[in-house]
Amino acid sequence: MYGALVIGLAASLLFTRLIFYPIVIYFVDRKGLRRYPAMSFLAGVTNIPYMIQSARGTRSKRLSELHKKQPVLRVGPNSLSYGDARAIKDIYGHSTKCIKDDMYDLLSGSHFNLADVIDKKEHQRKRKILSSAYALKNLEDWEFKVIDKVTKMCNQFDQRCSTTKESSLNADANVIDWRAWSNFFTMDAIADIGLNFPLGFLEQGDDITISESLDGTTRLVSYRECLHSQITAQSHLVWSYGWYSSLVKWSRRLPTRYRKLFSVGEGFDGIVIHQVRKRLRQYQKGEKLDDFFQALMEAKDGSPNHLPFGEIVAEISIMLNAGSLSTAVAINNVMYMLLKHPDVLARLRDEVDAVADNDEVSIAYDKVKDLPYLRACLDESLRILPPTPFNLPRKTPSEGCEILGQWVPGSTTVSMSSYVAHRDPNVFPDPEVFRPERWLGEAGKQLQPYFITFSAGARGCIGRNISYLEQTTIIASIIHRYDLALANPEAPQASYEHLNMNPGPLPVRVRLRGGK
Ligand code: HEM
Repeated sequence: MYGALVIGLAASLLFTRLIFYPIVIYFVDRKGLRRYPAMSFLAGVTNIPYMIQSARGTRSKRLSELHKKQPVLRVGPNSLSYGDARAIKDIYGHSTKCIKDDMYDLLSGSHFNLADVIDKKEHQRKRKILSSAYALKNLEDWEFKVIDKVTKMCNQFDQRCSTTKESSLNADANVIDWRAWSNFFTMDAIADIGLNFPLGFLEQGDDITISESLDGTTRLVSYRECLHSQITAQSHLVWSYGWYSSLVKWSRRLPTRYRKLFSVGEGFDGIVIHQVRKRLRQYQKGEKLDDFFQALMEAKDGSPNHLPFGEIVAEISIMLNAGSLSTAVAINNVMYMLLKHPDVLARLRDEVDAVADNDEVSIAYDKVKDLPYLRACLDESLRILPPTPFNLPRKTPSEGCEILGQWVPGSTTVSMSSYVAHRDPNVFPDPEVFRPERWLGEAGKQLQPYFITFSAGARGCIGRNISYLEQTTIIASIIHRYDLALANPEAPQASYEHLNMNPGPLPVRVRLRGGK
């Protein structure tokens, strides 16, 4: 009898918390958010529709469709999504009063890193320490590390593709998975820039590496599988906000898909721990190496930054994560776009050939960094297929603020997806057309404030210069050395959106260009 009473009480508590209370809040509408059209039936009452869209992996595409009709959409009980690119300044610009919303807190570990810290002062402190590590000047010092990875990738491609002039681009033996190789390239490059040892994936031809638990036990894992599993699980569940911690706890206990995803995802934390411990031992022995880790530990004048171990792990984790993932997607996508648009590829190749020697394998950054058409191709691909397309959520200040000339109440989540912003036809006419020319000259400069692939303002990407260094050198060098073609020209590039866009394999045929 007591059992039935307890079950009844628990059921009515759940009903009240999950259904009754949200409906009451919806109708009381203290913030006046009901005036905004909802993304779907129930989106004003619960975050579940947004979670479902996220789990489908097509969230930004769906929002882009909906925003064609509505500049502002209610995507959750306390959450607004914007579709008019003029809102960028209000939400993300340097003078915005908005801060990162609670999602970042939920995804942070024991210590905040530069990307998930919310508090403005704490962010400034971290950004000051890290800006010397990410500074443009360091790019010159680190260029040789990237060039080394380009050479390693070309060595692998040379072995895999036919060297005879007559060989055809139809030979199956010449097929490589461009998606995987671009990722091996970025993972090796960022580990070398950051920690002074490449992971060796370009030489191995796979991404198997050591993951170490806190007690020192080690095992072999796939870097990409671990990272993507972790982000996939987070990207489905985090939009439940207040329920997130409980959902993670329960999904780890019950035999759900998320149990597997989280457990595989832990392998990534172990990769970071292994790399940090290895590098820390070198540092403690007094070895001064030229890498990001050194800049993290000491200011330029040699004074120590006194970061706790947890904060070092957090910063190296975001560097290995953000530093490898999005750039690989960018390199994958631009190659796909070039192969789909042979006229663009031909024009780009002429531009690169004009500055590179015939037999140059890895083209020096200095030669290609200012090529306007190359940069236009990269930016057009980053516009049409931004690697980080999700609505980066920001919270309005407690007193509220104006967005698009309309007052939005305090502590409301506001956001805009770069995928959506880059399809605003008032800024980017024919938004679905891949047209690098739009970025050239004065007209191209006018587009920059609406280009938010790297976000904008004080929370904009600190690694974009490293990313352009990698994208520019690899694309210029590869198209200069090889003829390439899509192995399945009719197949669209499959992509699943978690927090990043995650394209599937991209089989590409490679052949040394005639006469080499
Ligand atoms: C094409 C490549 C890249 C894209 C599309 C990209 C995109 C972004 C975006 C959209 C943000 C804002 C995130 C938010 O507000 O939640 C961001 C921040 C950040 N990115 Fe990148 N990123 C790229 C490459 C890199 C690289 C190579 C690194 C490191 C080497 C890096 C490190 C970071 C860090 C540390 C932040 C946080 C900055 C802050 O809040 O002060 N990113 N990035």
